[in-house]
Amino acid sequence: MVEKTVVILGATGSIGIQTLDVIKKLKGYKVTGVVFGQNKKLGEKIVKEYNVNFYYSQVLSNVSSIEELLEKTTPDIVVAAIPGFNGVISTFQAIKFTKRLALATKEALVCAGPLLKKACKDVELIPVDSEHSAIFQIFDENVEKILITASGGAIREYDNIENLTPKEILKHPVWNMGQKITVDSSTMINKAFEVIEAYELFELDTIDVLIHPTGTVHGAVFLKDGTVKIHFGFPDMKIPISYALTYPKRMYINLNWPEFKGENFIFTEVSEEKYPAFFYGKKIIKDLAKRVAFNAADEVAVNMFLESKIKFHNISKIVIDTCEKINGKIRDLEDVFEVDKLARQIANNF
Ligand SMILES: NC(=O)C1=CN([C@@H]2O[C@H](COP(=O)(O)OP(=O)(O)OC[C@H]3O[C@@H](n4cnc5c(N)ncnc54)[C@H](OP(=O)(O)O)[C@@H]3O)[C@@H](O)[C@H]2O)C=CC1
Ligand SMILES: CC(=O)[C@@H](O)[C@H](O)COP(=O)(O)O
Ligand SMILES: [Mn+2]
Repeated sequence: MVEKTVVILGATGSIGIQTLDVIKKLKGYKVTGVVFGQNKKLGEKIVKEYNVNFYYSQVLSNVSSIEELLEKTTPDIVVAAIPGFNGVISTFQAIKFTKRLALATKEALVCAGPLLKKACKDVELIPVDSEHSAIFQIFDENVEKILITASGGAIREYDNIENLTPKEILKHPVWNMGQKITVDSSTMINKAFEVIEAYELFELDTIDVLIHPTGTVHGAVFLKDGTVKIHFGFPDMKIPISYALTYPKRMYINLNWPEFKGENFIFTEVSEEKYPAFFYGKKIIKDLAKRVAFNAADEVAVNMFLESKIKFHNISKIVIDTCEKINGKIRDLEDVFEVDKLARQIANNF
């Protein structure tokens, strides 16, 4: 059997490590390149354990850039899992050298959805994000609207959120993920990103969101004949990761399913008072410049919060106020860079 070659961008992170675990269990996949940031110890371990040919990071490399790594490996699949705007850049680099983009970095669709889709003309774009993988798996041409679920993040049990600390916010009730996305779950900015991501991937704007505490229903599609197809399963990223690698086959074995009991089917409305930035993000879904600003300001604000420079509720305030100051039209990636830079300056001034 000819092995499929895989490059992982963000190999030492939550998605990266789970991708490596999945590949270990699957037959016929070989990691030929990894990109990571600063975690030298883990990076070295991965390179050795998976006998990786090429690696690039801020601390350990045998090539001089991500582009060179991609050029040398020209992999069958790139798993894009670097967070933030750096992840947007590396995703665009990846699609020049691969046939399939397994996309975890939702920021690429948020900041540059139309540009990315155009650039992916000859590249398969398979979502890794759990809700989008779910919808991708059950989607068909009769879909009228879709539903994606949200956990409500660490703040869902709190009434007074103003003084919650980074330590409290980083305790996600369902998923074990990187710091940035975990904070975004609590503001539900992650879910606003996901509504935009779904809008780009499935090309419809009828997207509902409900809070669902157990994370066992990932999404649903409502068909024109009155049918609702629901995607149900444990919250385990290895399932969507494996699907993005093996699509259209299902080769990952995991005989483990949640029970059909009441608590696995509880859904509630999202509170606008508690999650203002989520509602704002939904409103700007068709405004690409504001979407770039939304992402940039959030990155700035989340870092400030994690460094204890601002209070939790100010993340949403900074994001909304920054977006309100940004207007314009995005024509190409240069425009995306420009708006990103400007939004960061504005957000940093708060
Ligand atoms: N975690 C999850 O379950 C999910 C994540 N996603 C998305 O996937 C992406 C990754 O998330 P997650 O895995 O949680 O993030 P993590 O923070 O856990 O991991 C980030 C990875 O990216 C690397 N990295 C960070 N900055 C750079 C950089 N400038 N250059 C090269 N490598 C870099 C890190 O390296 P190092 O640690 O060595 O510094 C690490 O390997 C995000 O876009 C997130 O929104 C989507 C759905 C679910
Ligand atoms: C695992 C995954 O897909 C995350 O994006 C998840 O959706 C985060 O949970 P929230 O629903 O809390 O944003
Ligand atoms: Mn998700």
